[in-house]
Order: sequence, then structure tokens, then C-alpha cells
Amino acid sequence: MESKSEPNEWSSGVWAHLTAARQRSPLVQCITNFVSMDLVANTLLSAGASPAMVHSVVEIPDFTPHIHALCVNIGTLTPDWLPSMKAAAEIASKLGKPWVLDPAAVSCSGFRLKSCLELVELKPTVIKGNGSEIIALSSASPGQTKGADSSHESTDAIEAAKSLALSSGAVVAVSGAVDIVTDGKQVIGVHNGTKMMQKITATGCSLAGLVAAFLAIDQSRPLEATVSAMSVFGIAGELGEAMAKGPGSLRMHLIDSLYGLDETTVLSRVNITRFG
Ligand SMILES: Nc1ncnc2c1ncn2[C@@H]1O[C@H](COP(=O)(O)OP(=O)(O)O)[C@@H](O)[C@H]1O
Ligand SMILES: Cc1ncsc1CCOP(=O)(O)O
Ligand SMILES: [Mg+2]
Repeated sequence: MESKSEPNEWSSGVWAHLTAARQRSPLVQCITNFVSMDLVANTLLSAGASPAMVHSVVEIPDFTPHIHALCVNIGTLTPDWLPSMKAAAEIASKLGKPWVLDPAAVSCSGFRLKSCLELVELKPTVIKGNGSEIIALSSASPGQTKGADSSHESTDAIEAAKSLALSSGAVVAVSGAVDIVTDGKQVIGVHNGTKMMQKITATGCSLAGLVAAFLAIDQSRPLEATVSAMSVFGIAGELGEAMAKGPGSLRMHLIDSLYGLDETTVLSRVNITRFG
């Protein structure tokens, strides 16, 4: 599929979303995997949002009604955690709060796939996965697995993403060299980011958390909010890489760059195209 460059169509929107996140500091509940809790929380804080890793099923009825957005990530799923995820998703959907599903490593087992399909029934606002995760979820079949990493290019998953968006009603985001965002009709490509981000565990999970924060501040435009979050995270990675010696220092510089992003940098670096 060919992509068309539209230089300034998106840039001011990306900056507006980041500015609003910093000003409004949305409360984002994250029920995420053990690997990613730290980086997801630090990503959200650096973007101005307020993370809360609240996952006990006994706390969900008290806490979830107060959040601005929810991020559910199945990366280290066990049967104990699934009821919390479902309870939080149900409350979020019922109260009209946006929520993101990250089907991390969905192909690892039938249990993960079945759980994810049940979570999709609870109407996530956005589903964010890598190419392999979106292909597996869209076809409801695990295929080959490389665990949490993708064995597909994000662009290989465009048709799967469109189909999943149409069947679920969610905006579907596929991370990779080009981040793909689709509502089933429009297909947007976000070209920000750097290959080394794949070498830091939990960057995909952190991106899903950031998408939740941006949804909280622009609930009526989930496609645009998702595109902005992906561009901002990618720009932070690009700036971070220029200062990094490898993945370890990129992790630190990515967080610092996200925290320090200014308008001139954002406007000059946003790289978003429309496919088709
Ligand atoms: N080859 C690449 N070039 C540029 N950015 C990339 C590349 N691969 C991944 N990224 C970026 O890394 C982040 C995490 O994406 P990804 O590695 O696909 O997630 P996951 O960890 O869920 O598999 C995203 O911001 C994505 O844009
Ligand atoms: C390594 C690993 N194993 C299960 S979840 C997880 C973290 C994956 O994080 P990401 O999908 O963001 O790379
Ligand atoms: Mg990864």
C-alpha cells in the first residue's frame, strides 16, 4: 500500500495532545505485566500523566470509577489476574472511560488467546499490539510465536488490523518500524521511532500506556489521539538514541527526552502519512 505525505496536517495536533496531557495530568490505571510496570509508569509520568498500577480485584470497584483511562496488558497473564482485567474493563466501558488492550505475547498459549478474545468483547477503545499480536488476535489463531517480540512487519498486519477494527469497533494500532493506526477505514502510518527501541523490553507496553493517557484527553477522537501518542513516543526515542550508547542508556534518554519535548522539536519531527 502506498503512503502519502501530508507534512503539516498532524503536527499541531500532536503538540496539542502532549500539551493537554501535561496540563490535565490524566489518571491512568494500568493492569500491566510484571516486566513493564516500571517503564510504563515512568513513561506516563514523563508525559505529564499520573499512573496507578492498581490490579487487585478487590480494589477495582472503588478505584476504577475515578480513573480517566485504563490500560490492560496481558503480558504475564495468569488465571488470577483475568477477573481484575475484566472487572476494570467492564467498569470503564460502562462509565464511558476509554481503555486500551495490549495483547502482549498473545500467541504464547490458547489461554492467552481466549482471554484476549474475551477482553475484546468488553469493547476496548484501542487495541495496540505488534504485527504478530494483531495478526493472531484478528484471525483468532495463535500462529507461530516468538513470545513478546514480533516476527512480522507492522505493514504485514494492515489488513488484519482493519478487519479487527471493523469486527471489534476499536481503533487498532500496530507498532513497528512504521506504526499503523486504523479504524477499519482510514489507515495512518506513524514513521517516528528508532529500531533500537525494540531492544528495550516494555517499550511497546509503555506506548500502550501513553495511548491511554492521550485517549483520556481527547476521548471523542481515538484515532487522532492514538496517532499523536505514537508519534510523541517515537520522537522521544529518536532524540534519546542520539544521546545513547546502547539500549540501557536509550531507556534513560527516552524518558528524559519525552519529559523535555518542546514545541519546535515536535513540530519539526512529526512524520505521519496516510496510507491508501
Ligand atoms: N524498526 C523500527 N524502527 C523504528 N521504530 C521502531 C522499530 N521497531 C519498533 N519501533 C518503535 O518501538 C516502539 C515499540 O514497538 P514494538 O517493538 O513494535 O512493540 P512491542 O514491544 O509491543 O513488540 C514503538 O514506538 C515503535 O514505533
Ligand atoms: C518480555 C516479556 N514477556 C512477557 S511480557 C514481556 C514484556 C514485553 O514488553 P513489550 O511487548 O513492550 O516489549
Ligand atoms: Mg518489545
